[in-house]
Amino acid sequence: MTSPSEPRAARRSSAASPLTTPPSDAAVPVVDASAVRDMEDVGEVLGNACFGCGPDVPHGLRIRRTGHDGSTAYAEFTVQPEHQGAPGLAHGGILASAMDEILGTSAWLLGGRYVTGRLETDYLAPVPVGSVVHLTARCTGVDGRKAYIEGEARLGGPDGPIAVRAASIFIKVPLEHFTKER
Ligand SMILES: CCCCCCCCCCCC(=O)SCCNC(=O)CCNC(=O)[C@H](O)C(C)(C)COP(=O)(O)OP(=O)(O)OC[C@H]1O[C@@H](n2cnc3c(N)ncnc32)[C@H](O)[C@@H]1OP(=O)(O)O
Repeated sequence: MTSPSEPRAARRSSAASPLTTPPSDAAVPVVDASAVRDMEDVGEVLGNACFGCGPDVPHGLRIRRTGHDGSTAYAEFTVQPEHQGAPGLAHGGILASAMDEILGTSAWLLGGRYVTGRLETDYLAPVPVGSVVHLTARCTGVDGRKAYIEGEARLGGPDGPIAVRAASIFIKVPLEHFTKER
């Protein structure tokens, strides 16, 4: 139940704009059973340097993937002092990075390799340094190479209040997207 005193974004049922809403004829997402193994294999190719999930990246988010169910991916991280924007609060760009990571994880569960094409965020509540942020994302439709993914970040637990909501389009790319010389 929402109230008029809540932020306008909180009264919307989804973060998706017309640009991140799948077309009515979008395919229902099908999860590839080998996707998790593929993520591990590709992770070995790409290395451990990811700002979002690399466990040893200095000042990285060190997001820990905690599970998946269909195209829904779960993860969490702890906001560090290095992630601060306004005093004592997480920087909005850091939170967008965290959403990018969980949305991308959901996309990769579809069995391809995906990159962010479009990312929209609604910030609903400040996130204090020291918070454990619980991330969830799921695919709402697939249209050719485009996967529409939505997610949220919650505080205090997997069912806690939503601090950030995001909607996105991820684009399927070949492995060479990551490995070719530039
Ligand atoms: C280790 C395990 C880890 C597993 C977990 C991984 C988590 C990773 C999380 C981090 C993810 C990232 O940050 S990735 C890094 C940030 N993103 C990037 O660097 C992407 C940079 N952009 C690009 O490289 C390119 O623009 C691409 C690949 C996105 C698209 O180029 P392309 O391949 O030439 O394809 P193109 O024909 O342009 O587009 C294909 C279709 O997508 C649509 N499309 C393209 N861009 C957009 C867009 N911004 N918004 C909407 N739609 C778009 C087009 O309209 C078209 O639709 P239609 O005509 O077919 O209908």
